[in-house]
Amino acid sequence: TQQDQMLFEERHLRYISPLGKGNFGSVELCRYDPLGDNTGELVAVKKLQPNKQSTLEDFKKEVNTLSVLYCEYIVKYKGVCYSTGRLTMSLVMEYLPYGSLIGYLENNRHNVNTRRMLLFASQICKGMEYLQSLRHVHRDLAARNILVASESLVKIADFGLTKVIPFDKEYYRVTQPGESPIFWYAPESITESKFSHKSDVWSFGVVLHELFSYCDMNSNPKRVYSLMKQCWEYDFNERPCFSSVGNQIEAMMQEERENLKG
Ligand SMILES: CC(C)(Nc1nc(-c2c[nH]c3ncc(Cl)cc23)ncc1F)C(=O)NCC(F)(F)F
Repeated sequence: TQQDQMLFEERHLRYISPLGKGNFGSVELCRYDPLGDNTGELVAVKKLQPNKQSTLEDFKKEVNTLSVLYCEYIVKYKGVCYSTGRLTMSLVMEYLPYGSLIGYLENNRHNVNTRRMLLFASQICKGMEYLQSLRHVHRDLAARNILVASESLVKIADFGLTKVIPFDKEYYRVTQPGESPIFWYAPESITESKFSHKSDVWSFGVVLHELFSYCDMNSNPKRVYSLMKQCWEYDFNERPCFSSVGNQIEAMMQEERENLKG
């Protein structure tokens, strides 16, 4: 809804600490504190770092992309902050205290179990189904780009590379190949710079592997590995769509619940 897209005044945005470097910019933890009494809310502020690849135009596209995404499994956009003199702008997002999924997996092994991993996988899949419904291709789906909102909720973030597929095509061909590590890239993205919902499905398979590589393999449904292999079909037409992936994950969650009942 229009009214909750706020304009943040730079003078009230108090820098606290760095969060990390993403596509096209660095993200900082700040407190938006207009009353000046430290009661303001914590926010994640992505500052544009104009360099050879990224321009203000790219950044505005990222802001526009994120500002119209309303999904509980996608990091919330809160607004923008124009610097004095409007030379640059910052993207203000909700701050999720548990941090990135990859960090969470590494630091919370005791909390990592099949049931929770299947829940996270189903949430990421729902977020991707939402993106697909808007013809958006994320292009950088990886555990490092997923945020943990709580012990039972994860959200997709970092939409710096997201593209919208034209209505008359099934894929988006990128002109300037990005710098993303190719380990998450589908073959056609590497060989032909082609990105589609099916290349996002390939990357989702890699995220499944990231999620389940922290679990003890013997307790995992064998079907998880079978689902990964479906996502890694060389021919993108052979790969399942996100709704089919979602159904298979729901089935595994049901199986897991029955197993727990004994
Ligand atoms: C570049 C940045 C900052 N990296 C990190 N963010 C956060 C982090 C922790 N809490 C956050 N709340 C909101 C946001 Cl946008 C990021 C964080 N924590 C660790 C990071 F390395 C990021 O944006 N990563 C993509 C994401 F993880 F968000 F998918």
